[in-house]
Amino acid sequence: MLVIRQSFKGNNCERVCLVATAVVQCRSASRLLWRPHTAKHAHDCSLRLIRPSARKFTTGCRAALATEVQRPLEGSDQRPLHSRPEDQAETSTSAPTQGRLQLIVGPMFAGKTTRLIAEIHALVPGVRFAAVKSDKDVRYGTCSEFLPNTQRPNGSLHTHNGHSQVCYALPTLKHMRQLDDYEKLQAIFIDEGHFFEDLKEFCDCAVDHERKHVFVAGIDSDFQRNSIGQIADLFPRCDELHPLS
Ligand SMILES: Nc1ncnc2c1ncn2[C@@H]1O[C@H](COP(=O)(O)OP(=O)(O)O)[C@@H](O)[C@H]1O
Ligand SMILES: Cc1cn([C@H]2C[C@H](O)[C@@H](COP(=O)(O)O)O2)c(=O)[nH]c1=O
Repeated sequence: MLVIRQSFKGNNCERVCLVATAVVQCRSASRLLWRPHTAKHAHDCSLRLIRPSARKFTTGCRAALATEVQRPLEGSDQRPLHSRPEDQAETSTSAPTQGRLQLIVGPMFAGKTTRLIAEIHALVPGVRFAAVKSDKDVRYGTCSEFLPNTQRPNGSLHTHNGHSQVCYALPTLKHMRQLDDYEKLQAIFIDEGHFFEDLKEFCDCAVDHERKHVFVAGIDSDFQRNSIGQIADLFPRCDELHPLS
């Protein structure tokens, strides 16, 4: 087990902002963090990043580290996050006390949409949520235009092995705010996040100001191994990173 702690100075005070716990069998943990699917030994490792951000710094860092040290780390933990006792407090039907950003990244066919749908199924009953994907992704049929007057979901998340979940298919994430019950939403599940030009701005607002629990799934690089969309901008912002390969 490798525990990495990094501290750096914020504007006013020093914060320990990054705690990464990793089971690694290769030399470069940072390489694995950002490009798990291109790492030579990606299949031999599981890695979980916890970033207790400024939002919950005081207790978050110590609690996260304690939780992580107690958590069995062997293999890759594919349990949906909501089924983990330590995350239950975040998913009660009452309004969450703080926002949370969880990022699921990996190449195509890695299981990102499958994981996103599993997280939705694992929600505590009664939690108000919405799923959204980019309307640019028309591989499994075209989506009809979202009509704010009907408020009906106009698309679906599709996995490559045939599972689906009703969702909104939108050109930008700010369209989410046209939903009548947007303010009441506690959790938002975003698929194909790399296609949204307002991904970073939306997540900052939804998590930090509106205290929502946001999941984002997307590819972190294009076929030429260049960064794509704003997924990479979410790495330093996310509370949990789930790299798939
Ligand atoms: N070439 C393929 N054709 C069809 N299904 C595939 C293929 N490769 C993987 N799968 C299946 O698709 C699942 C992953 O699909 P999905 O969750 O949609 O991945 P992602 O969202 O990362 O592209 C895998 O668990 C596997 O069962
Ligand atoms: C690698 C790569 C992918 N895309 C597009 C193709 C698909 O619409 C999505 C990936 O979807 P998946 O759920 O991960 O299968 O991204 C692209 O536009 N450019 C690329 O280089």
